[in-house]
Amino acid sequence: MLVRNLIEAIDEVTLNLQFDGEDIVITGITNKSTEVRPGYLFICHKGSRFDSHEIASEIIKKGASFLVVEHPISVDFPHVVVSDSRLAESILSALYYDDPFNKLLTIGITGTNGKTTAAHLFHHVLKTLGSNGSMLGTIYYDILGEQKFHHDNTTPDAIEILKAMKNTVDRSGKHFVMEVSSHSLAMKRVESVKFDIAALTNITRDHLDFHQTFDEYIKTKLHIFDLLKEFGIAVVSDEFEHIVNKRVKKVIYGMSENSDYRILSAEIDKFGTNFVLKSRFGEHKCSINIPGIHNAYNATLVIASLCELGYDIESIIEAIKSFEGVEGRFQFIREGTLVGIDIVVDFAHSPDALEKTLITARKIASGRIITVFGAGGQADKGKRPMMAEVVCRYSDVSIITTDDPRGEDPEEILFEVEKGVPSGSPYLVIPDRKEAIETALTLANRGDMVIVAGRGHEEYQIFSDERKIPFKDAEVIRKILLKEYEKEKKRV
Ligand SMILES: CC(=O)N[C@H]1[C@@H](OP(=O)(O)OP(=O)(O)OC[C@H]2O[C@@H](n3ccc(=O)[nH]c3=O)[C@H](O)[C@@H]2O)O[C@H](CO)[C@@H](O)[C@@H]1O[C@H](C)C(=O)N[C@@H](C)C(=O)N[C@H](CCC(=O)O)C(=O)O
Ligand SMILES: Nc1ncnc2c1ncn2[C@@H]1O[C@H](COP(=O)(O)OP(=O)(O)OP(=O)(O)O)[C@@H](O)[C@H]1O
Repeated sequence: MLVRNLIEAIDEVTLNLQFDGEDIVITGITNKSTEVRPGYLFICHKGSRFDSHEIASEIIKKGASFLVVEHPISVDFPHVVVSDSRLAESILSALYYDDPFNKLLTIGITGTNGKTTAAHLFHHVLKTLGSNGSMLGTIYYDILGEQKFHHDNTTPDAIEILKAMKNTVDRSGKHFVMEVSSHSLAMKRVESVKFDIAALTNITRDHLDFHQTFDEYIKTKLHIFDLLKEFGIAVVSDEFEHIVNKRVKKVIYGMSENSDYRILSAEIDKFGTNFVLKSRFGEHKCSINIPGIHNAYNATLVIASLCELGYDIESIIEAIKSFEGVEGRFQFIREGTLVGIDIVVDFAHSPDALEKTLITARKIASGRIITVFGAGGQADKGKRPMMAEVVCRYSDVSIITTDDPRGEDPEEILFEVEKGVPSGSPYLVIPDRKEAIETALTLANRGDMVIVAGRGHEEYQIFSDERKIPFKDAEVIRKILLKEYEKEKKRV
């Protein structure tokens, strides 16, 4: 592709063009110095940790053909100065990869909680119904089932998104499901993508470190509906329907009367959630193998979306039955049966997610509930006491421990969480996470339920950029249990 054609596309953000119009052929596009190859167009960003304008000479030495920058550079080299290099990146990647979203069924899921669960379920159902495609999300990216890998971002930058879409198109993929984080909407990572379905699960307290105010957070999330294709559909959970005033085709799901896809009744047990769904297709019995009314919502989001796209409701419901759940989302640790305790690992790390998880636990636990939880560092400090309040409201014993301090003083985080404990609530503060889990398992009697919240599938505890410690809740629990189990066997 010629630089000339790419520059034309970013006219709206162009401030100054240093380019004599010669025919420069671009062989690739990147914003990472490690990826630059001869002939590449390089986009400079002033980021949170690094400003790649400062390494412009190094990029040129590596063979880049053209630079997109946000402020003038001191080297004499073809470049364009733009007002917003992240927006420019979005526009350029869509053009470079030939708008691949137009050749795919594209699903974008946003919301504070439930994105990962809904995205995995969506991908599963589409595959079960015979579609081949890709999915990008917090736990892993799955490109046509051929490449599965973890990425640091739930939603990556525009270049990576568009490249993954193009890859999917080139290998005859049909669908592309992606979680759309509020950070990605704010940072224009998805700005050039067009969706067939844009779904909103919910918007509750989180990420205010990044968005500053709740209003700004809502506004950012709702931007997903500006990214719909001409006949695209907004699929919105009933509680949040009133905030979506955009002029889009809107389909509502939930438990309230005004829902197009209405959950009439739901029953929860350890094995999952059974519910009756009423829609213009009649009443249908549905089930999903993860406990929780919130998971009936996640399932209904998928059913509503696919029905609106023309899929047969009964086939969708059947396909959901074979979904095995998502790692770290109300995941029972099987070895708990060895000691007669129900042990659940859950990713809940916001007040609403904790509430949903603990309400579910209350419904299915036969004994007491002991909850181990903590709050992450360098993230929304205001939610810390709120998390403690919710946990204490639903738990018989709450144990506050360390999550990912990410450079913050762990003791300080524990202190801020502890401020939310209502007076009279039984709780402990145990900074070491393994010790906290061990204590919960020791306190638990047969029939009790232990919830280990906050980290779900995560494999490392991040103390700082330099200090990451392997720590996976499920594995730690198993190791503790097996030791206990062996001891118990010796005693008998
Ligand atoms: C604060 C933030 O969002 N940062 C994101 C941002 O990085 P940045 O631009 O600030 O990166 P930087 O390290 O300062 O580097 C600036 C530029 O220099 C380039 N660079 C840098 C170093 C170098 O040696 N060479 C080089 O070329 C970088 O490629 C980049 O273009 O853009 C990067 C590419 O898109 C992201 O990977 C990165 O996400 C970081 C890892 C992150 O943790 N982000 C979080 C806040 C986030 O986005 N989270 C949401 C999910 C939230 C949730 O639901 O929990 C997500 O979607 O992941
Ligand atoms: N629809 C929902 N409404 C409220 N809470 C939910 C919902 N679905 C899941 N949860 C809770 O949120 C936790 C995280 O779920 P999930 O990973 O699906 O959400 P997410 O939006 O991807 O989260 P994150 O943005 O933190 O990665 C679950 O473990 C559960 O506690």
